[in-house]
Amino acid sequence: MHTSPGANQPTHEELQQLQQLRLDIDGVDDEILTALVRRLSLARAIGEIKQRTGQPVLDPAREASVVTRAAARARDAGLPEQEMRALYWQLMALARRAQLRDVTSG
Ligand SMILES: O=C(O)C(=O)C[C@]1(C(=O)O)C=C[C@@H](O)C=C1
Repeated sequence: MHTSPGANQPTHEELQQLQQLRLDIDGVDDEILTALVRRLSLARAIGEIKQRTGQPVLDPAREASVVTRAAARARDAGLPEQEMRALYWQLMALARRAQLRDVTSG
């Protein structure tokens, strides 16, 4: 960690607080992971229907709508819109790769 000159050493209470906050972050990260697993599982179910019905994995209109919705909700929650857009493009790229893996593996 970076200590700036003149910064006070953390007190015992502050160190304990820091430790608790990090445990809380671990808990949130677990929730995010669970949600990601669920999102991927839903995307793979969509992928199966697409494969059966001969539709392409990539649906640019749907992706634009997912990103627009996420960005609006992020803005309402006071989160940085651009970063949230980038995050959602990544999430959908992940979903597409999972769908493609399913297609190519049988
Ligand atoms: O909604 C779909 O058609 C999906 O396949 C899911 C999803 C997504 O991850 O949200 C993934 C790929 C598509 O390009 C669009 C959206």
